[in-house]
Amino acid sequence: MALGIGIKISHPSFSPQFSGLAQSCPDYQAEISIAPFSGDPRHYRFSDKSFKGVPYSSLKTWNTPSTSKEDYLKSLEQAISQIKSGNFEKVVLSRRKFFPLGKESVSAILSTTPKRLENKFCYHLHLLEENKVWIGATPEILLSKKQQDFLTFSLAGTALSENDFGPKEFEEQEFVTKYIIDQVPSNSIKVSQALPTKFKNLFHLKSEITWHDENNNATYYLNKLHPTPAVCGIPRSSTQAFIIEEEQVPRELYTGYIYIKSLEKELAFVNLRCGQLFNNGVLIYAGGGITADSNPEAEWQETENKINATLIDIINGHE
Ligand SMILES: C=C(O[C@@H]1C=C(C(=O)O)C=C[C@H]1O)C(=O)O
Repeated sequence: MALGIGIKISHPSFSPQFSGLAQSCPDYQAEISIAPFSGDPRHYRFSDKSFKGVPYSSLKTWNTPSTSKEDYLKSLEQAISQIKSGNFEKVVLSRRKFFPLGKESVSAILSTTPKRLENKFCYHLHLLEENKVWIGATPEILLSKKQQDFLTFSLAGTALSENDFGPKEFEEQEFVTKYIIDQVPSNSIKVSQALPTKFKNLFHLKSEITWHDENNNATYYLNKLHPTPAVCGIPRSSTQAFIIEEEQVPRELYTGYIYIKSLEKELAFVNLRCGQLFNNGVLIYAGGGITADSNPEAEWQETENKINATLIDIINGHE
């Protein structure tokens, strides 16, 4: 089989819903690019604008345990001690949790289309040669480009109510905003005030950052921005190395990005609130930003909340 992907998408920019098969292509021809957390993006071009889904029989079985609370808390302590020693300012640590599902539920997810959920980018992605299926509903825009106008989100800090944001959350979101501003040397940059924004049952602090650039394309900014401190840390390269070492099992596409070129615009989403589907269940990933003021127990609970929100979107978000 040629190198390729099958993808089904639901998002207001891809109306009403969209599915297709795409083949590997050189980057300058790409209509879709998929980047892992760490490593180079892969580029694809549509070959067929219809993709029904994958057969249940092609999926592998998951048989590795979820991240234990003990291991996650230990990693959080390591991260906090690196921050207190002055090596990092912020780092995002993640974990994985497996939810068993019966054959009917897995088959139903595979054969349906993701529902449109608010402004989230809802997708199924089948990596054909690896026989891996990723599924998610992410609220986070990494880059939007319409003509020469660009937009990105600085999205970080999590709470269950809009009144629960304190200095820790504002600080962790501010790290992301500062990093983005450093990557975008443009006189036209505009940064909106950080405000609590509701994404179903969770609130995040969000600023929208916009700029105009006649000279650079989306690829240029994707390379500069990814991975932002919303999913990695500051400084970028040493926190990325720390994450790879501490988390032990690669994140693969979690906290990577999915870029799609439509007729009117180019859009890239951070691949969050997602999971990998197996023939016996779904493996969900979630993380949170750690700063000097992090409380490990609260960080664990934050990832529980994100995992539960993702599970609801994945299980109910089909039609
Ligand atoms: C890393 C995740 O989310 C990111 C981290 C956040 C945080 O640290 O509060 C909030 C939103 C996202 O930018 C995730 O959902 O797994």
